[in-house]
Amino acid sequence: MLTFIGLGLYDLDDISLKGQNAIIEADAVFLESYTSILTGTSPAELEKRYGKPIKILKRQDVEQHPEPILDAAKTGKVAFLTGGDPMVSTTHADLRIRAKNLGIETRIIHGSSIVSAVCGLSGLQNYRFGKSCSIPYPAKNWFPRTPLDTILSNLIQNLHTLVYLDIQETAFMSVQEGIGILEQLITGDSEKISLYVGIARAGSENPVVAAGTSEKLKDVNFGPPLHILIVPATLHDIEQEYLTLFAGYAPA
Ligand SMILES: C[S@@+](CC[C@H](N)C(=O)[O-])C[C@H]1O[C@@H](n2cnc3c(N)ncnc32)[C@H](O)[C@@H]1O
Repeated sequence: MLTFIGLGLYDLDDISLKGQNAIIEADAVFLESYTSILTGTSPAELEKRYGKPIKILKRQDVEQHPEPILDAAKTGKVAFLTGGDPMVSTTHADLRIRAKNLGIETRIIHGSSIVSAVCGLSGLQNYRFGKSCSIPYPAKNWFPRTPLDTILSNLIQNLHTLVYLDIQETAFMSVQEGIGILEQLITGDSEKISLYVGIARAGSENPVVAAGTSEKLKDVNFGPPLHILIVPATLHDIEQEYLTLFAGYAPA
């Protein structure tokens, strides 16, 4: 049995009781560490809480060489842990398909996800979001325009855009870095972005939520990771009031 378990957003206590019990009952536990992480805890604390070893997986361990996970699930109970919800903005559908094709039983225990958390923190309505995008750290000769194109296409349709910020082994992109990259991609007035919402540490006791122009958000101290960005479309009245009250938005 292969059980996909969402750990939720921030620390050890975000997991559901069902998820907790599945880890307690598991013969082997794997933690996927590249699509999201819980910055309010650590793998060592997870091991301590459950009193069992947890094998940390990189992207290639899941996408290219998942055999150890699948072999363990053929004969025993395997818990596959992911930050957030295991099937939201991840590629783990592929692992579930592989397991099914091998005759391995699977199930999903859902977790709170950044995708729904941003709606509560910003007040932006979930049904008004268009396609989401990610900003990767630029590399030598690689500075993709895709995130800006997605945002502009959503704005034309009057839809909000959720912008995931890159996570690397030792670097977590900040709201300011993300905005800086988008502003470098903008080539003229027609591409200008007038409003951003930055969110830090959703799920923690002290998330930071701030709305404003790129200039205004430069001066906001968002604090430690993880961070995420939203580019809102035209605001509905309630959305505007919510951002004013909870994100320091000052309409022009
Ligand atoms: C690729 S998504 C994976 C989403 C995850 N499966 C979920 O359901 O929450 C990860 C990105 O979402 C954002 N993110 C995830 N958790 C966050 C949190 N607690 N606070 C702020 N941003 C977060 C970061 O930008 C991070 O790079």
